[in-house]
Amino acid sequence: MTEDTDGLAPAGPFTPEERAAVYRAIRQRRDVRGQFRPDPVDPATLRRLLQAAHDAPSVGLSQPWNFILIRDPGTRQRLHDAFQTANAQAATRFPDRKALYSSLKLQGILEAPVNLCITCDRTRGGPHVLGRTHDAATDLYSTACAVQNLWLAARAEGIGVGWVSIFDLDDLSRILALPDHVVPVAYLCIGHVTELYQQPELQARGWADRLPLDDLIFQDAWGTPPS
Ligand SMILES: Cc1cc2c(cc1C)N(C[C@H](O)[C@H](O)[C@H](O)COP(=O)(O)O)c1[nH]c(=O)[nH]c(=O)c1N2
Repeated sequence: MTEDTDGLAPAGPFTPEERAAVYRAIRQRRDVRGQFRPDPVDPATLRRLLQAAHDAPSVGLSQPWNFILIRDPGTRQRLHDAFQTANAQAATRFPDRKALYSSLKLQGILEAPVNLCITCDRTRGGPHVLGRTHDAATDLYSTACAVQNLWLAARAEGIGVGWVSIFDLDDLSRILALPDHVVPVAYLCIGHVTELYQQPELQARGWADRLPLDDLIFQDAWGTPPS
């Protein structure tokens, strides 16, 4: 693709093959908990994943993210302990499905070769960020966009990603020494995988079903189906 002097480039569609690859990455991306292989992720590949995250859109181009790679085994163990405490609390919220909940593997903190926390600096860009004036949460949404970019790029690389949110956020912030103005958005376990579920694992295991898209589309106002 050639750029013109204004920095603009043609905006036509991708080739059919390129489009198919994009939709395939979206469709076949999975949350990975238990299938990580122990072999390391090549640093150049990891760098591409971080670049994909950094290429995400962000409110006012504020780029509020940081990427904390957790390599120290002691820190990993403390995070695993924090997960277990939080998970025991979470399990009590599903008394009717206790056995099923307990059978689910919901993290790969100790097995995954890469652990990555993507944070959001709530002060990035200063007190006034273009687009954030009326919705302070847009920095968090921006960071979630970075997570999804990384997740999709990882699928294309044959690398699995699992999002772990079963933490007391104070525990997570303390263990990672986050300053007060930085919040953890996503704790990710990352590594090579040989096989992936064809549908969400929670669906395969009977925890939840994917909702029909047509039930979610309204026209003009909440609750009105398209005519
Ligand atoms: C914000 C957020 C937080 C979490 C998740 C996802 C997201 C977006 N997911 C993964 C989640 O269960 C999964 O995405 C859905 O079940 C759909 O499956 P696929 O991602 O399509 O495989 C997730 N999975 C898990 O095993 N432990 C967890 O703590 C979390 N937390």
